Amino acid sequence: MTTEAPLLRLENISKSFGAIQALRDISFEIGRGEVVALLGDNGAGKSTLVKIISGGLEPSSGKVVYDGAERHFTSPADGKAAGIETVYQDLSLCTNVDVVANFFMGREIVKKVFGVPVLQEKEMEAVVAKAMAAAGTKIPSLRTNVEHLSGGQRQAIELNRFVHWGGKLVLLDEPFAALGVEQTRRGLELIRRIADQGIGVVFITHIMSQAFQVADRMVVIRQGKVAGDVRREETSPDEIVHLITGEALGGRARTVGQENGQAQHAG
Ligand SMILES: Nc1ncnc2c1ncn2[C@@H]1O[C@H](COP(=O)(O)OP(=O)(O)OP(=O)(O)O)[C@@H](O)[C@H]1O
Repeated sequence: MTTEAPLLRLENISKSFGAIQALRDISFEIGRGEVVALLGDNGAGKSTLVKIISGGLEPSSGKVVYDGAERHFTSPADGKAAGIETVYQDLSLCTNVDVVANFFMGREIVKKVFGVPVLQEKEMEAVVAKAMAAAGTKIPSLRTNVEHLSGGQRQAIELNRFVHWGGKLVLLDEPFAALGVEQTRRGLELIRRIADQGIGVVFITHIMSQAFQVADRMVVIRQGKVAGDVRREETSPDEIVHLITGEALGGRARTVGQENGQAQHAG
């Protein structure tokens, strides 16, 4: 991480759905090249928070400062244009066309030959091959239709495409829920590689070992509030469990607020 301004800063974000207050005064930062695991029980508010970051939902109050300026995204397209995207396992890929076509969807390289636009297939394939190799992603043939690829391969294509087209902050909501052990391991490695290129990564997970394998920091949301914001090397699975549940941990559980002297009960 560098000393420059964080990639994203959330300041006192709150979100209500009618009488339900899903988020209350959420503040934290995500640095460039930082992997932040977002943890919390069912209904804690994680998905709502990720949607606010991506532009899928507008906060009821609070401030989103991204890449040096306050932002008011009103749709995921706004977030995407700014380089923020939620990557799903395969929802944004077209399964009936090949990897190259998916990578370039809407951005194809076309040259006019005798006045007729011609797709530059070889050139596009070379670009995709280079991007995949840089990320260590191996796909047997880039000319394979996506429908024949595994969930892990599809996810890697989406992530590599995101990075290639200038993405800066990627959001992953339970990215490995449908993947096997080996694919998950590769997915975690890919997250690290992406972050090492300066991209911010936020990923929601219920699986503690995944958070400890790849996250630089863990932000725990409990009942719509930040219950803890801890660096991986300064915490433990026990502490995270207690931050998630709010049960006392013999004085070991630190909650946000205690660090600057404010007493705050974990519960
Ligand atoms: N569109 C909505 N309308 C009304 N209430 C909502 C809406 N979206 C979320 N909520 C409520 O906001 C709270 C937070 O939900 P959210 O889905 O963000 O939690 P979560 O931490 O992602 O949970 P999970 O791990 O189960 O996905 C819950 O009480 C949920 O019922």
